[in-house]
Amino acid sequence: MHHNFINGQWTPGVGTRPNVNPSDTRDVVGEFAQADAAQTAQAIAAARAAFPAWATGSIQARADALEKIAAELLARKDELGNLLAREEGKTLPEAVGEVVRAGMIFRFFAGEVVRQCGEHLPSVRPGITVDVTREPVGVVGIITPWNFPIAIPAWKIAPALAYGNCVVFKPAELVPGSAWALADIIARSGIPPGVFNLVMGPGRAVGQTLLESTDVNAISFTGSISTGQRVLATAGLRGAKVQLEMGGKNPLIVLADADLPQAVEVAVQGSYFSTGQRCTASSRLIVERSVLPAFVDGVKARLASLKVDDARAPGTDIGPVVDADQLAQDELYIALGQQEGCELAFGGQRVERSAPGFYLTPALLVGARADMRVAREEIFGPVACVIQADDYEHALHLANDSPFGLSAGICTTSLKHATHFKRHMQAGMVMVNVATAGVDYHVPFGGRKGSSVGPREQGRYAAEFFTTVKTAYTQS
Ligand SMILES: NC(=O)C1=CN([C@@H]2O[C@H](COP(=O)(O)OP(=O)(O)OC[C@H]3O[C@@H](n4cnc5c(N)ncnc54)[C@H](O)[C@@H]3O)[C@@H](O)[C@H]2O)C=CC1
Ligand SMILES: O=Cc1ccc(S(=O)(=O)O)cc1
Repeated sequence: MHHNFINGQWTPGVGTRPNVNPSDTRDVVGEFAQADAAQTAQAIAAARAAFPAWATGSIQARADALEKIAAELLARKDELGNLLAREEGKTLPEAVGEVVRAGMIFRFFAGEVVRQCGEHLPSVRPGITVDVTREPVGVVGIITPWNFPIAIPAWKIAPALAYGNCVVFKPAELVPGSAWALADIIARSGIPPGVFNLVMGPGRAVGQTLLESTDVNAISFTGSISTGQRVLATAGLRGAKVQLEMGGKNPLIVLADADLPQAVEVAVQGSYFSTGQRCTASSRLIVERSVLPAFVDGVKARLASLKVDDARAPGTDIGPVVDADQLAQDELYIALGQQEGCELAFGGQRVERSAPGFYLTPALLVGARADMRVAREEIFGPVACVIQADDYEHALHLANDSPFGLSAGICTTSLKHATHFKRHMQAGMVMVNVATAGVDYHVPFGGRKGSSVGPREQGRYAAEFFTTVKTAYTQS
């Protein structure tokens, strides 16, 4: 049994929930505690009580704790990667890579603890000086999705702790294993009781309590648009600081002058790897008319070479979809695309493997138009649609015609078009001849329009969310 971690104690929940392997639904990864609102309130109270000492305590102790967490994550990357692949369904190399990413994030923020700085300025008034410093926000509620079970928690928890905040962490119900393993490592890192708390359980009980509690000063959330809007309406309305990362409908433009084999690889990597379950996945392939047939043939040939199988089997390129609900959503959109007039040029079929799992072949919808639902709504599976463009200007217009603005890419050999695209694409992250998914851990991450609310995550920019600025005037 895997308990919650509250005020330094492993604490049984009010119920339990099994964690099921999507590659083999007969395999139960473990039983995990489920908290209710009252237990969540205990965790919030513990974080509140721990905050004053942690916020003002030794920064060397903080840096040491984060470095210890980083070192253990990196040392156990294969074991933890195996757990992650087993519970979420991304392939073993992808899962090990995600654990390494989590370790590097903790290492980065261990360094940031001792690199914090402020400003000392002259005042416009004689005899007065001004200091601008950053202080922690307080108690931070961290609510995470299932698609990056350890990296997303790491990139919220590490900066929260580094800048002196206390944390109540509520992971997604589908992937408690990686969250619990991370909590276990944090619990043994030397941080005081109450500074970090793990509360597993349903969004409507645990998550909602975090949103409503006036003892929670900030909420960092990644997940669906509907839940993100609820976070904003509830926590935002009561004045909590809110940071939301909510998906995308990321375009990849392929121009006639692109290196076509490279463009095919960039599209397939961005659209289908990690089973397409990435908020940065390329789900709109916007292709200039003259190269569209060759590009589609190239993508189909590459997809035909991919092995869809158990996430942990050697040679698997694409693991299963995360669960039955997500599989149903993917299939619904594939059928909808066909009803809207697209041709299903490849895949989109359930497949049987040696074990019962949620296996779907990567789907390519050709002949999409910008106004179709498959071209506007996030599907969150191994499904991409191809939209024809007349030229670069038309392609850019189509790419920007979206309620989202997270990541966007272009494949071109034209410096002129690449430069124009980087400036005029309305997205938080823009890529030239690089997949829309697959980002560094030390630079800002986030989007525009409906994709994101609040300051960027990651790198030094994380300080914007996890600290608050103070201006001090001193008469000498
Ligand atoms: N942008 C992204 O990275 C992600 C987007 N999604 C999208 O969301 C869809 C649904 O996936 P879900 O896992 O159901 O997403 P979700 O938004 O319901 O879940 C994300 C997190 O929010 C929590 N939550 C749910 N209801 C809550 C509430 N009332 N108050 C506070 N927290 C709450 C969940 O327990 C989970 O920890 C997917 O099909 C996909 O389209 C899902 C995962 C990640
Ligand atoms: O939110 C976490 C996250 C999102 C995207 C990626 S990547 O684009 O696949 O690198 C990694 C982590």
